[in-house]
Amino acid sequence: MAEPPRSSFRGGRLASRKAEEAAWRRHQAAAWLETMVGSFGLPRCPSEQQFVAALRNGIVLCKAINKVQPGAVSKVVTNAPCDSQPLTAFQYFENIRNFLVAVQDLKLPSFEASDLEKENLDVGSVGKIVDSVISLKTYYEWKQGGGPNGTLKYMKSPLAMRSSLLQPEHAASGPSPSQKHLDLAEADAVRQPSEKVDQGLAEADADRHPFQIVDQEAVEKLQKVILDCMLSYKENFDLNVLKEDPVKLVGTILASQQGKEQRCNSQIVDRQRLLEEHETELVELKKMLQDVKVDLRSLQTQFQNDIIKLGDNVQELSKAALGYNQAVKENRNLYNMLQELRGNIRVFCRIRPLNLESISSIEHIGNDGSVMVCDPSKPQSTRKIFQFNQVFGPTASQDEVYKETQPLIRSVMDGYNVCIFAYGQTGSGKTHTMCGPSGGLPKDFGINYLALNDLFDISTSREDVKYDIRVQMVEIYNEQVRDLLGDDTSSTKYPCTSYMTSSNNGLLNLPDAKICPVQSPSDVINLMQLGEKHRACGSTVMNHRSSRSHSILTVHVNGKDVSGNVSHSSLHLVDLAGSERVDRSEATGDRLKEAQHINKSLSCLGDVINALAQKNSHIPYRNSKLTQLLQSSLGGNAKTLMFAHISPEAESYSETLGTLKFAQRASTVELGTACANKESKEIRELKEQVDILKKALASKELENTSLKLKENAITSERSKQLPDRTPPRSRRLSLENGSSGKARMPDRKMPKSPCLTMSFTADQRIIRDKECSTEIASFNNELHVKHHKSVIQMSETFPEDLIIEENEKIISTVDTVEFHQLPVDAYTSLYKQSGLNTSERTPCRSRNMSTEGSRDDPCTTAKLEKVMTSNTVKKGSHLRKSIQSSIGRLIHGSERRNVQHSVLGTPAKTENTSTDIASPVTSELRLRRRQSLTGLPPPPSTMSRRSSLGGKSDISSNYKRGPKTPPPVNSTAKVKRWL
Ligand SMILES: Nc1ncnc2c1ncn2[C@@H]1O[C@H](COP(=O)(O)OP(=O)(O)OP(=O)(O)O)[C@@H](O)[C@H]1O
Repeated sequence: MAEPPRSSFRGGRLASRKAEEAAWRRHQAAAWLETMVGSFGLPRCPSEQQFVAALRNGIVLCKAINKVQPGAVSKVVTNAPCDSQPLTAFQYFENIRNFLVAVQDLKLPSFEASDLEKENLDVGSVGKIVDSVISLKTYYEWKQGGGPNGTLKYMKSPLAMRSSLLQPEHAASGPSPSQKHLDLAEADAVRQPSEKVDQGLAEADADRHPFQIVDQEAVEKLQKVILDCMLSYKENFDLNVLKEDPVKLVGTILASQQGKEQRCNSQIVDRQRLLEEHETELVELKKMLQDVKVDLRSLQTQFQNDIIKLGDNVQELSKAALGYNQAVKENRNLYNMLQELRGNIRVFCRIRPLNLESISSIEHIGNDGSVMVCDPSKPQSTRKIFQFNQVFGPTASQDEVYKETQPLIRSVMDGYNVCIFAYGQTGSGKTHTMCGPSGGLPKDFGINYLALNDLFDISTSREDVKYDIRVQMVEIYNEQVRDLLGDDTSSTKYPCTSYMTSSNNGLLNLPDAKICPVQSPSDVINLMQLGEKHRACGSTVMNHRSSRSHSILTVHVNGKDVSGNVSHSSLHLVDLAGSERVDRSEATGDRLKEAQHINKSLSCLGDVINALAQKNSHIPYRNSKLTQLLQSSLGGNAKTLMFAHISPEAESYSETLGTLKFAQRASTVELGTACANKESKEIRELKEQVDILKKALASKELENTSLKLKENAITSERSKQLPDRTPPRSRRLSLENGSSGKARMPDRKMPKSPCLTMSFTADQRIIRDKECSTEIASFNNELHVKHHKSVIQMSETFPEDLIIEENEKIISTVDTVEFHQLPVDAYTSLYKQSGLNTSERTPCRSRNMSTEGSRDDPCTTAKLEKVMTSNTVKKGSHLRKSIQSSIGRLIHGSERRNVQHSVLGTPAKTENTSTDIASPVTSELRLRRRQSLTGLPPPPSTMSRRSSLGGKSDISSNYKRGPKTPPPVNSTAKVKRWL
């Protein structure tokens, strides 16, 4: 839309101002007329039509001029009365004519009579009427003000003048009479200003009438111009100034007015030019605006497209993120499964809240179980990242921690053995995690309570299984195992008189420690409180309530379902004492001693973890009570979880690093797949039957062997009686030579299984008697094979020191015996099936074994010294061999000469064999035999063999010892060589 030109805007503005001015003047005129003649029906601000219509009959005008100049219009034609005929326009015209004459007589501005009759009024004609009325008013006021002595205030709108000047059409129509007067006055003023003014003034003074001056109109016009100026500047100007030096004043005013006009004109020209420039700019800007609008529209479209694309991308991203999360979750599950299968020690890391006014050494805790640490004292040092199964930050609640632990604990109810232990420096929150803060609210209870509570929940929810839950609580204080649930409430601690023993499932039992059945969580709380009360605690600089012992809460769970299946499992919840730097904890006296014991046992734990992580053949479990106790959990078939606790303070950075490294190593330890301790009813019944059968067989075999023993005695007597005779070549020897084709082993260096070899070397010498019947020789030969088998079987299951002891007694005639072993794989398979722990399964790399046979000692070529020579022992050895061989024959059904071969070829059978040999019957026989030999009373069933003989009972040592050197593999020749 094209804008109207600037000039027309200006013209419009002037027109509006002019209209305003005209309206104002009309108002002035109407108001004055009303004051002169009274109200004649005009509104306060009349329009031109209203104004003209009101004056058209001339009555008001005539009345007004009569008031100003009485008698100026002698006869005024007034309105006809209501009942008479209305007057004609002509009659009223009389009034107008009379008025105009009177006005002209007064030398006042007048107008044309036709101006009042026009239907289409123009500004100029109405203006003339208004001017005439206002000049009459001015005249009247002048008169009222004292005539020639008063101040003439002849007000006329300057706009009326200016507008008439500005309006070309008005100019074209020719100036009004008053305008003409003004022009003339101007001309005269230019020509002879001073003369005319002087003359005018003189005349005015002469007859006291201002309008009789010749150039009165010119002066008037000047006055108007001046007033116009005054009005335009909105100044109140005193007209008296004009009287002082009118010509000069007028000249000055005109000159300034002219200058102003010129300036105005030049300004107008400038502005017009500026306006044109602006208009051009505006056009350009409009064009630009159009362009910008177009651009904007295209941008909007593009933006919308981009937003749509962005939305699509975000959707895709969120899908991808979902997928990623899913993948991470699956990854984690798979990783956990892998760990489960490998039986890795799971490691959770928990960070204690930071103490106030300390800087944290923890830089980042990842959702993926990673934690980044940095030494705050050396900010430039490299950051270290550790990865665990889970990391709990300082804000993690007890419930959150337990939630992650719950699945492990729940598996206890399915027959798995579980061990959870809390590790970390002193004051890092181990007791907080395991027990909760002392006197804390139920929501702060630790894993111990939550676990038992959970176990009760499960036991109640499984209606088809009846569970029996029992609890034991002990502590290891200064390398002593002490019962925390003992009845004695005195401050004295309760050392367990016997040591830890092995239960059927391979876990440790503490038979002397009180075992308390629990029925409800409240029972558990009571027991825990009792245990906590008895536990050794003390205040240190690092922790005002520091645990000075390792506490072990063991929960035994026995379940039996409706169909008779049973499960046995244990849950060990271990709160270790915290490692501490003695210089930092400032421990002295008892505290120092405690700290030393704590640090030593933790260092032993570290050694064990290191050895396990490196898959060493030797695992030093026996170096401390703690590692003995945790042996089954660290090296057995249990599920094990370690909580590594760290304090985030900068001062504890070195301890934190130590703990994290230790935990990282522990997480690499593989324990093998955990297995549940479950037995179906059928298996249990079959086992019971086997036990009964074994007992029956054992008693029968006892009779047989005593008979054979007698027979042997007779044979040996005979051999003594025939010393000079060349001994016939025994069948055994011929067998040995025939089968192997090699030279016989030297007498003093017997190969393979020590017991059988030694005993039979002795027998070889004995039976060189020619009188010895072939039957006896064959019996002995048979006995050898059986015995050899039984030795293998023993080596699978019997505690090592028992075997050593037996062997020691058997070795009577041979000075030095070299032990050999089975090949690695056969050995491993045998031990795997026997249910012993990993460390025990690991075969010795050397072919020889020390006499101790302990796993703690290196497997080197060992030489056994001759220990006993008495006939009693020899007989014992025979008795033992025959018992074992008979049991073996009865269990396996038939005799097999190449027993080693079958053992190695069919490990499943070996397992059965091992089970049988480890049966209580065999043990009972051995005990009975020993009793008969030593005259000692049998030990209590709960005690280990060593303890019964006066030594320290230490079942773990039995388990930890390396297996006896097994016989050679798959070699009939070698078997025969022993004979
Ligand atoms: N996660 C935690 N949230 C709140 N407070 C905690 C947390 N862990 C530990 N604490 C507080 O820190 C202090 C020391 O904790 P705690 O006694 O459990 O340490 P500890 O490792 O068992 O020490 P010690 O080995 O000396 O027995 C306690 O006051 C405990 O309440």
